[in-house]
Amino acid sequence: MTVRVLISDQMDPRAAAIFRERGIEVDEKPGLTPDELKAIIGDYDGLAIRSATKVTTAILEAATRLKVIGRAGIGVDNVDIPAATARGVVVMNTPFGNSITTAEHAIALMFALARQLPEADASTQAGKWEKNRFMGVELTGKTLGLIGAGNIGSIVATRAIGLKMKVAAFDPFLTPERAIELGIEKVELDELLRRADFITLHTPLTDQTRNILSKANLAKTKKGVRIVNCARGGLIDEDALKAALESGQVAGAALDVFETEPATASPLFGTPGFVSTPHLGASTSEAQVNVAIQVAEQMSDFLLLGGVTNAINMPSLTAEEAPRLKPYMALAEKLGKLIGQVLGEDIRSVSVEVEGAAAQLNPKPITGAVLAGLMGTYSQTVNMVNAPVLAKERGLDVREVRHDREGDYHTLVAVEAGTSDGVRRIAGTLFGNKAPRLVELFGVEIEADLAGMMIYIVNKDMPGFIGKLGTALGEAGINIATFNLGRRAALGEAVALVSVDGEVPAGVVKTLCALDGVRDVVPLRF
Ligand SMILES: NC(=O)C1=CN([C@@H]2O[C@H](COP(=O)(O)OP(=O)(O)OC[C@H]3O[C@@H](n4cnc5c(N)ncnc54)[C@H](O)[C@@H]3O)[C@@H](O)[C@H]2O)C=CC1
Ligand SMILES: O=C(O)C(=O)COP(=O)(O)O
Repeated sequence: MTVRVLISDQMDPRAAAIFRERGIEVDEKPGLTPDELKAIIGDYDGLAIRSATKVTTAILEAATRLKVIGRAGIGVDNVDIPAATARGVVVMNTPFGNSITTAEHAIALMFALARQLPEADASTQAGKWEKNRFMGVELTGKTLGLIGAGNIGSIVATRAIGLKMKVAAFDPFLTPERAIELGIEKVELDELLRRADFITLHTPLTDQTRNILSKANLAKTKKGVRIVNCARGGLIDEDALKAALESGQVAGAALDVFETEPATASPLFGTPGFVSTPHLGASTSEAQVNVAIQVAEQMSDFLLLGGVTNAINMPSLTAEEAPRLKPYMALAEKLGKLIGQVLGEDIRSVSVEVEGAAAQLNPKPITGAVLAGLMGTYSQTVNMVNAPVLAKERGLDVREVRHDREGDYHTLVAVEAGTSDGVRRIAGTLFGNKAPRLVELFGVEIEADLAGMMIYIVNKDMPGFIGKLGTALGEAGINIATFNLGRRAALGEAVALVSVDGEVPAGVVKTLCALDGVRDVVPLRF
């Protein structure tokens, strides 16, 4: 089937060109209303966006074919990530492509405030030549308070140090070593507010950062502070900021981002000392080329090869790793399906163990595939993206174990499930490095290709049983494709995995259960 991507925001044409070069059909429709987007999103496997498209639950519900959302930029607050994850849609961004550009915009706004450039420009072009009205301040020697010292904050810090500013940063996740490396001082928020001549914000909008410059915190700032927000609206209380500008507590404020966007009206407009730009932080030709190329490459790698880069809701998997991992993920998913269908609700913990060649690979996708298979027992819409979340919701304790030991197989993936009956283990290998095969089933050596419709039967090993089983299936009109047997000991407990050509109705399961010596019968679907 043709792979189709929709670009729903203004994006450099290189993104569309890359999709086309890689054989993906692409439509460019920036500026759709939510209803228009909802009406067509069902036709697409991928959605490439910037900040204008809001990917809400309603959009995701209509996105029946969607596999990936690619954000050509950093912030993904316009995407309902939990809803996307729940529907198994990967969300990826381009975390570095526009950082320099955005840091430069923050520095530009800092200069704009220091020298009142927008007001001076407007006055001069109005023919006023007000040379004595616009007295500025120098940046040299001033203290810049950074709230958030991640990618963009760090770049702002290095530029500010180049401008001979002192930099103090509040960021709970900034390590002392990184602060030394950057040549900045790590401080608490109150100290930053007390000491900073300029404050710039560079955090995402979270429950912790929302309103971080609240009315109370603005009151703690050094009188005459100048504030720049190029990160996200909602970090500053806009009403309190207006009051602080009017009282002179804040000498200047420059906002590139607003609580409500597009911000076509704001109480801040017209306030003396207020400067604004319409979310232009990432808007340079360089940054837009970077993010467009990156998002298109990442989305194409995912849609065509299964490679996962910069995903917010899934572990990474390079496009080079993906083909090597593919047969392992198929094996892992089959093992997950088998153990989930046989043990069902009784599973409390899962340990995914790899040895031999499998131990040399990235274990996350293998575990993800086991969970996808296992959780698929409970829900039809499970995949690698939402399976770990669903497993967590069900309270499953998940572990990964990598063994260095040499085993009987050149490569092995085992799944151990903790149940009320103790730990139950199954394992599989790859024949010829590509064909998944079950090799161990609850302590019994057995070899089976887990595919199509199967029946799992546990019985007492005794002469004539297989004949009776074959007759019962034959009488029910069920054709046997393959028969895989194993047993713990002669005349002990035996296990059969029977591959059949059609559905196994409940009535047939009941008939099989009634056969002499049968202990368990579970119809399986792979
Ligand atoms: N105006 C624009 O056009 C653009 C805005 N942005 C925005 O800039 C922001 C920063 O982006 P990056 O630096 O790339 O992100 P990042 O993830 O590299 O850095 C964010 C930093 O914030 C810190 N942080 C998190 N919670 C915090 C808290 N409660 N208090 C203080 N610090 C906290 C983190 O530890 C991290 O170091 C994002 O919100 C992003 O969406 C990014 C690009 C363009
Ligand atoms: O990358 C980000 O976080 C941005 O805010 C940039 O937004 P934009 O792509 O310019 O709409």
